[in-house]
Amino acid sequence: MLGALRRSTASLPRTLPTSTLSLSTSARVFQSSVARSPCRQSILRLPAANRAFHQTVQWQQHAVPAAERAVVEAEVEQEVGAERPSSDIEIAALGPVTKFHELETRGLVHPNVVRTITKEMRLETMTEVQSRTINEGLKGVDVIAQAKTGTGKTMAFLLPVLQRIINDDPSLAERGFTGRRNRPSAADTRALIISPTRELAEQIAAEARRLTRNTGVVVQTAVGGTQKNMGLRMMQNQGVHLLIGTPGRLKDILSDEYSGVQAPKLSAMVLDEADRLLDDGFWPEIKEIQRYLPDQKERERQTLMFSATIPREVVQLVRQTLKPGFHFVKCVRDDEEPTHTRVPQKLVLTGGLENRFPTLYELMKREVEAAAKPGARPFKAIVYFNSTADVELAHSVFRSLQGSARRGPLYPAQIFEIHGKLSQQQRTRSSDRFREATSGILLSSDVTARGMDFPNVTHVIQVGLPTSRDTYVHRIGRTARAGKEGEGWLILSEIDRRELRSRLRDLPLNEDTSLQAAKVDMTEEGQIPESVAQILEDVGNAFRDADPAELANAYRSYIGTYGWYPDKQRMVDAINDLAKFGWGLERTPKLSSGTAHKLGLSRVRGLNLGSDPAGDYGDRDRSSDLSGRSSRFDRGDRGSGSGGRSFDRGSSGGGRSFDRGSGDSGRPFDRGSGGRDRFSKPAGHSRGNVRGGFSRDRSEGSFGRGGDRGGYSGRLSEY
Ligand SMILES: Nc1ncnc2c1ncn2[C@@H]1O[C@H](COP(=O)(O)OP(=O)(O)OP(=O)(O)O)[C@@H](O)[C@H]1O
Repeated sequence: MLGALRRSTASLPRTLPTSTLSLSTSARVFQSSVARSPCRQSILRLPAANRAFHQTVQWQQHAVPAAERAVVEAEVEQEVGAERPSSDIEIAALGPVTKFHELETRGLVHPNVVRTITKEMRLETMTEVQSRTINEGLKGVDVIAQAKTGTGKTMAFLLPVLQRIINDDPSLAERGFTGRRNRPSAADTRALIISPTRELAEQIAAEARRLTRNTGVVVQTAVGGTQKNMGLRMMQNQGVHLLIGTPGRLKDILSDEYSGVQAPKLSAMVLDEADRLLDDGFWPEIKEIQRYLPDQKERERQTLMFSATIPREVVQLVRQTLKPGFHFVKCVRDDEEPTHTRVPQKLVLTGGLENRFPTLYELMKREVEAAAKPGARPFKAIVYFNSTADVELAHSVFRSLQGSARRGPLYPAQIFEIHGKLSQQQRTRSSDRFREATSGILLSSDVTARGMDFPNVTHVIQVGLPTSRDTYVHRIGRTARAGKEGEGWLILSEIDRRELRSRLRDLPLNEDTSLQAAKVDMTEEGQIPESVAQILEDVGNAFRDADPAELANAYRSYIGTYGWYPDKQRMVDAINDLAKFGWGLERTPKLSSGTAHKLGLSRVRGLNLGSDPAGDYGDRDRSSDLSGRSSRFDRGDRGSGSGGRSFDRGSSGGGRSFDRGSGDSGRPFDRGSGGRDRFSKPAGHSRGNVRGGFSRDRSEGSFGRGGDRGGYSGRLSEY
């Protein structure tokens, strides 16, 4: 290797003093070409005269001041052409391949594979990340690639891995196997692909099976939540060349000496969603898996890592996992938004937490209506919540809102849920049905946030502050994939405001104030439009039907989710408002004293502390009949006349009353005995006691609130 090392500033942050660098001429040429490139590349394209040399880029992390600790620097290394593999010579001589069919004409990938891509999968032109990584991956070097969501990273790693398997054993390029000797075995795993979630592993496997269908390569999956023995039997009977799985199950299988699954000839390993796999949660398992793989000193192995987000914190681990001289294909510039510019991203700020579900419902109804117009795309949305308990509650509420009638208010959208508490079979069913649905709403935890490729998702709606900026980016990435359009919505409440700027910095969020349910102060009196009153009423009814255990779980999960909030009293007040004014609970669900202590809430007022939280789901009312039949909440039409009715969500006991009107012409609404069928739309409200109520304003045009809770007209540039 003739390694005349040169440095390029291409990857350096602007803050690093350039005076520390000495640039060679070729590096300067590269630097200016990088500046022009739409996708900043760390794979160098030298002038034509230099193309006889193989070019690699080594990324190193330098010790720099704290703020710049994880700075990555490019180093250019040139090698003598004579030592290059033929694929390298081909690429160096003709420039990078950008069309799939060229992989065949240049002899880089077996025709059986290329034809599957072009004829059966009907892919013609490579995406940016595909072109960069397939060209480099075929050379056999290690690659870490960062590119935006939905840009075809799966194919970008599957293709080099498959060709590598075929290079090692050319007989595998043909379908079927030739005689007993070549019969696939479970001990012949040639490549391993690791994914953080089961659904993603299955999705990658489905694409791998499509890609390999005209070859002899056998693809198997090993994911948690499925019967290990059944999976093992499949591997033992059919053999395995390409094994795709989640870390836990892969570790389980590889460490089990009786499983028969071995990988002595392993030549490739892929970490998809690499940053997630390298974080604290998965890294120990990844390390453990590597213990069961052949020593890299004895058997050459290529490692590929892919993600839409590669935070600097993980670069150190990347360096530990990849061979020196690895390529960093970075298709997202540091100063560029990590989301697609074609995705408008809207922020809705609601007053209280209790406004969120009504706001979400209003948004969905509106978008379903818009989708019914001629020429519009069917409404297909994924709604992300921050806890499983919230997903479960949302599922109950929206199923109830949809009702049993064939055409519910969200028709034709079907409602699905997916989260970690479901069995794997249920998860797979939800995911498959949503994938196939023309119009649907998938209520989801973060199990689908990364990598999932559901077709034609028009909306991604995030309810509550995502745990990190990267989580936001991956969630939003479920729409606008493969060049399509989509939109993102983020529904936050006032309590999220202080963290918004630091957690979601620099994102192109624009405040949207068109949803009226967001602004209604559900704890105060005020005039509200008829349509909004209807939304609140419908959602209130749906909460009344929810399983009390679900409400209690959701309550506790909110307390946990908002653990970051510094003003604990304010946090508990906000969550209690949600329970009382959003869900109609008079008494909040119990929280164990131990949990309260652990969360630093011992001195906080308003908690319903008890030693047995499981035994108390909180009261909707003074009555314990949560079905509403004998509840003291009465939303029913106790009278029969026309005009407004009052809307009383309880009025005594420890809870705040919430009387939505008892005005002159009104009749009381009571959540109990009336039952839903007796509950008709009031024309006007007047308030009852404590924190008042609100009344409907039939004018629809504007609505007043009993008290302005601050308003949210602030410019988003401040986030
Ligand atoms: N060259 C291509 N031309 C057109 N469509 C493509 C191409 N390559 C892949 N696709 C399609 O683009 C979609 C997204 O691909 P994929 O799921 O691999 O994206 P990704 O970059 O891995 O996304 P994420 O970051 O969310 O994991 C898939 O439906 C895939 O079939």
